[in-house]
Amino acid sequence: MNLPNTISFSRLLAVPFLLYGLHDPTPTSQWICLGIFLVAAGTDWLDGYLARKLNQVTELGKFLDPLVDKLLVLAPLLVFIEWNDLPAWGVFVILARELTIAGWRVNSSLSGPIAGANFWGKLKTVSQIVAITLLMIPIDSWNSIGAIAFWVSVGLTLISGLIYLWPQKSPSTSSVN
Ligand SMILES: O=P(O)(O)OC[C@H](O)CO
Repeated sequence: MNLPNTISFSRLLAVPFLLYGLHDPTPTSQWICLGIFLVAAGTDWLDGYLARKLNQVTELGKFLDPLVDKLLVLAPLLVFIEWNDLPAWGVFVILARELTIAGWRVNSSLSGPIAGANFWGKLKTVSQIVAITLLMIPIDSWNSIGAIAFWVSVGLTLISGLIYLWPQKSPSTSSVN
């Protein structure tokens, strides 16, 4: 457990605060939870930056970082179902993709190095964070934009999952002659 992985893992601390603070929310508790969420989401950038800067990219980190992101994102999304702000099936699509890719990552690690997050996975996570931020702001007009942002993130979540799963040609089969 190096520093970047400890930061990734500590992101999980935000989850119980979010689940507690957003249950029966007041505008104040929503603003506080939004602050907690954004600090936690910010560590997603920080751990990756430190891992590269300190040359501490590890197999554990490549698995832990996306896994913790998934839990951090799914906690508020489930609360938004509780608030009747999102339909369960939309969140289910995200949950199904995230479970699938986590399982795929474990499975692919059996035959080689763990596949870290790619550009599309990172873009997907950013889109989820933007949507959650807009939905958590206790102002109706922002929530309406957040609902649109949520569906954009559902689309990106599906597309990024398919990109991971799309069969890659190995160099030996893709080269001609
Ligand atoms: O789509 P994944 O599973 O690669 O996750 C991407 C990470 O959350 C980016 O930090």
